[in-house]
Amino acid sequence: MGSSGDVNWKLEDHPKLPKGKTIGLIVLDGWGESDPDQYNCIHKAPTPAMDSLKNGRPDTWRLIKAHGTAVGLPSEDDMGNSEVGHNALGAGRIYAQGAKLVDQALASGKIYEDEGFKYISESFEKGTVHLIGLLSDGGVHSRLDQVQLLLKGFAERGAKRIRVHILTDGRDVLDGSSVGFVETLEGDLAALRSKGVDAQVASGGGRMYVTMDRYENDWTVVKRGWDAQVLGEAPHKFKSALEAVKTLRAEPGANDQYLPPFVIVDDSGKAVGPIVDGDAVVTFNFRADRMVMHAKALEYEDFDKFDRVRVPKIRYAGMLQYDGELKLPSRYLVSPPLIDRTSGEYLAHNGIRTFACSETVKFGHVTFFWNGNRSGYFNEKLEEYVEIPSDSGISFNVQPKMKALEIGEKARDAILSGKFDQVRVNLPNGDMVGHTGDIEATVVACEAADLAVRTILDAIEKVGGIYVVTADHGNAEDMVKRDKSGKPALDKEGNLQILTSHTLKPVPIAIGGPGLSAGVRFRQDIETPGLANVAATVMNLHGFVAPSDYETSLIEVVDK
Ligand SMILES: O=C(O)[C@@H](CO)OP(=O)(O)O
Ligand SMILES: [Mn+2]
Ligand SMILES: [Mn+2]
Repeated sequence: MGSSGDVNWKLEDHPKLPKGKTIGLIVLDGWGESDPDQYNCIHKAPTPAMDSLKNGRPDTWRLIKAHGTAVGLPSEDDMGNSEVGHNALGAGRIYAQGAKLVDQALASGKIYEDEGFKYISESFEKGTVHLIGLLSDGGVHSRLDQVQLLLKGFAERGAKRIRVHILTDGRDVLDGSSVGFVETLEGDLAALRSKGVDAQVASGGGRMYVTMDRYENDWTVVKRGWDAQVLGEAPHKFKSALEAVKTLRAEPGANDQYLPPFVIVDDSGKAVGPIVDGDAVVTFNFRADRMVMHAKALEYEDFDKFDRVRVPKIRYAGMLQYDGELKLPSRYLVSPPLIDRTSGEYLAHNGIRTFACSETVKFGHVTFFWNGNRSGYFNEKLEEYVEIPSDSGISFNVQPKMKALEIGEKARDAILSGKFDQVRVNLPNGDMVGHTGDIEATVVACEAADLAVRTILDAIEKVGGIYVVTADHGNAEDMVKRDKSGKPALDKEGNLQILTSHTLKPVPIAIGGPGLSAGVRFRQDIETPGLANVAATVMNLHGFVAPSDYETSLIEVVDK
């Protein structure tokens, strides 16, 4: 990482703002600003705490950008997501993110010149190359067009046998879209076969049930993927991926995010693509959080999270390196963004005592992502990170309140303890429940998050502190797909299309509390500010001037 010795970590004193105020920093996950209608769950939910920050307070409430180029994504059509959002919030600068770096490496061909590709391509002659990842064009964890280019590139460079292990999405894209993505992939694989490459899909399953768990919430999810991908074992067996997805989707209540694991078998019933000694494996997701557990299973010799049964000797590379601190995986096709000198690291060097908390499903967001994809503390004497265990094995519309109350109380206690200067939380409800597509449950989720906000604001009030309330991207504020004019878009049968994904909407930011100096207000002269402007703002509120290359602070101090 970039914590090089020659960095001057000392932050200058802010000329006007005092030090020593406790800051409550709240990130509402998946909480954007949109028109108030019946598909806006934040509007439908009673949210008195959030409303009180906005109404009648133009100087201390505003909107900021949370998607597209403002957070380092390739285009303005890219919705925001937690990784890029928290990276920007914590790092205070905009970095070209994984999606864009992979695009560039593919376009220039550099991806095939670097060590990672050379390493895996050693297996092309005698072994099979397996590609594992999320099959959609969501652009949050992976993108289908990148997979298509990789398949072509591998075949042109000598891959003789290719197996693809797919994870269906339905979370960053519409539920049901898996079928179309599989059709596209099957078309590409058929084209490769016509050129003499033995290429097919070998296994699959829904992303939330197979492989893509995160932050060690539920290892059985990773195990299901291992069994299908490596051992060639799954409860469902099909002759083709298209048949698999179509059949499994026809089950009552089926959903792309949660399709059960399946393997593709040949006429004799044998799995067509288990991973064996001498093979190469590429995980093609560029995003880190939901690949780290899987990468550990693929790479670590000592591994005790589940019984792997058989551990093939493979050449493994990630699309990116997913954890810079753990150097995991050790081989990768594209170098990840080098996010250095994050606000967390600066503040630790300047004596700021930080408490960070969320529940498991978002814990790494306010720690790992916030700190530039770095796990662990900068200074364990000054920092405390608390993870509240999430419910596991359920879809969050069943428990939409999640652990909001507990997070609120932990933050309250940390604020009242006087032991911390910054108390930072992520409240996951709007996002995690929004992803289920269950509108009623999402309304309950938003109310629960708002109650937690209230608890934290009350504690800040008691200690004379400052609050900063914002969000990482939209989700719960818009739950339907819309046409160009903004009206709900209906499918061919005339049904509403429920939007489970994030959105392109801006997010609110509010500052206030008894510790906020008179005369502090949001500047109006910054052109399209975004999440990356928050870090400098928070540094100011701690009484420091931000480093000069940080995106500018959102606030100014006028004489009162
Ligand atoms: O659940 C996730 O992995 C993503 C959506 O794919 O959501 P978020 O970016 O909010 O973590
Ligand atoms: Mn998020
Ligand atoms: Mn999300």
